[in-house]
Amino acid sequence: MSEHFDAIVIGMGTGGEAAAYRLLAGGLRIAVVEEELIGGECAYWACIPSKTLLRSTEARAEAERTAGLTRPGLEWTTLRDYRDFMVRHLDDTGQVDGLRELGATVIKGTARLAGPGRVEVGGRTLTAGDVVIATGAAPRDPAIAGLADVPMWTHRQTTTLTRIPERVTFLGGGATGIELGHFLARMGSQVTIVQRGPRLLDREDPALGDVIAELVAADGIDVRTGVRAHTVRRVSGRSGEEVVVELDDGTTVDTDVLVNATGRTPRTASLNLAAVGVRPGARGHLEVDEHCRAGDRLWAVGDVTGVALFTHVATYQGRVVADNILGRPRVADYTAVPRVVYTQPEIAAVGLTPAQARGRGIDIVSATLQLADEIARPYTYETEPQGTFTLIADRRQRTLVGAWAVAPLAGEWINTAALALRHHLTVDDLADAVAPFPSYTEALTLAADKLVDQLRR
Ligand SMILES: Cc1cc2nc3c(=O)[nH]c(=O)nc-3n(C[C@H](O)[C@H](O)[C@H](O)COP(=O)(O)OP(=O)(O)OC[C@H]3O[C@@H](n4cnc5c(N)ncnc54)[C@H](O)[C@@H]3O)c2cc1C
Ligand SMILES: NC(=O)c1ccc[n+]([C@@H]2O[C@H](COP(=O)([O-])OP(=O)(O)OC[C@H]3O[C@@H](n4cnc5c(N)ncnc54)[C@H](O)[C@@H]3O)[C@@H](O)[C@H]2O)c1
Repeated sequence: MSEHFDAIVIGMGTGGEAAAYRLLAGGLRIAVVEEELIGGECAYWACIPSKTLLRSTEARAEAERTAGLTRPGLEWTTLRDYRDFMVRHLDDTGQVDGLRELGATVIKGTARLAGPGRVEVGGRTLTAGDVVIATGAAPRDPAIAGLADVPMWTHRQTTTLTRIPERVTFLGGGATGIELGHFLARMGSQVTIVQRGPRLLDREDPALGDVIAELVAADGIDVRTGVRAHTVRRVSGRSGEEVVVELDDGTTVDTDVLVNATGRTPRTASLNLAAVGVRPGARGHLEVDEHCRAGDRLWAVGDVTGVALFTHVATYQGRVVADNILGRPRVADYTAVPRVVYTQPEIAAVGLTPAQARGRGIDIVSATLQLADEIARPYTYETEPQGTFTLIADRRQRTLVGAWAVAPLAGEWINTAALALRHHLTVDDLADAVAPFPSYTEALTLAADKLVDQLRR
């Protein structure tokens, strides 16, 4: 016998949760299915533990750059316990109870599609008007010889670590490798990042890559760019078992811990998509339209859509889908989604890179500020001020095209640029804004002012 609901949500990470809570608030009868923990990757193994760990190393280094302060101690065991508290000791009882109190049917298990509006899980058959797929993404297989014989961590073992390893090597120099490498280097590990691409964070502006290279070099991280690991093997070393990573430039890296940070693949294998006549796209993702619709009354949100692998995008799509199901038609607009890497200082970007803009035929104009030379906040903030900000605009339209910053709190104040970009404000609008003094936000007004000047010439 089947159980009927208004909607079923498969996967209860950030995207699934956002959809589920909104559907419940809209008065629908829903079932949610989760095979691990309600809250998903972000809450237990990704954003939350990584940002919690990074904050302590950031605050310690900030003290060293603040007049009159000296380097505070950092007790690993206390930080570790706080991290465990922040990830709820990998226990989702509170989330399960909370959802049940709101009226949701919560089922733990792996969901499988059995036809349109039909889902099977643990011997139960559920039916619903609408089905939302929010199954996230899993670490990509880096396809390196010898991997089966070598212990390899993912971000999960790294963010839940209990002991700081002596030597750690990350395969992949994206946000995961940079953030976790930055943390471990500051905790005393000898860190190597092996990056196949030409530079770290290689989807961003090359100029930003140069600033990041300096930042990680200051941490003593050994960065190998433009190389691929082709073989790994386990050997007996000075401190017991160790791993040797062979790179295609002929060099090797000896390490105690190897971490796969080579990217993530949408998780669809367990879903039996064929039952609803849907085939994953070329990157293994679930293709969605502008309403986040993947089929007839079938919806998808979050990493599984491959749109942009961020928690804020998963949340946004979850809300869009819930509104559509609730009969409030809504289109997803991904203009100006901020991208932040939580190093110290933070790396933040929004909109297009100059190359992407030119690729779209946009004639661009840009202004770059070394913040300490231009605004007051950096010197009041730290004794060795740092920070770079670039604003890119469309010469003809005078609207913003993109922005990036490597500066304290950049993840906060980049959002002003994001809002301006999303709502098509012109450089004249931004130059006319009144920013608080002293603040990093002033950089926006100043950069816009410089662009207005350039456009006059
Ligand atoms: C180290 C790291 C740090 C990150 N930091 C940030 C950050 O600071 N800010 C940011 O915006 N993003 C960050 N991200 C990205 C962010 O974690 C993801 O974008 C986000 O978690 C995606 O949410 P989701 O709901 O799509 O998927 P998930 O959180 O992966 O949830 C999917 C859920 O579906 C379940 N599931 C899968 N298949 C089935 C099935 N068949 N049946 C039942 N359940 C199923 C899974 O168990 C999982 O709980 C980080 C990622 C990593 C790896
Ligand atoms: N602060 C944040 O918002 C945050 C933090 C971490 C991760 N994330 C998100 O999670 C997703 C996954 O991040 P990620 O950093 O794991 O992946 P990624 O895809 O962003 O970066 C992986 C990097 O690994 C490199 N690579 C791939 N195969 C390789 C190989 N065999 N050897 C060496 N290098 C190789 C690629 O060139 C790429 O630059 C991203 O979309 C990211 O935005 C976000």
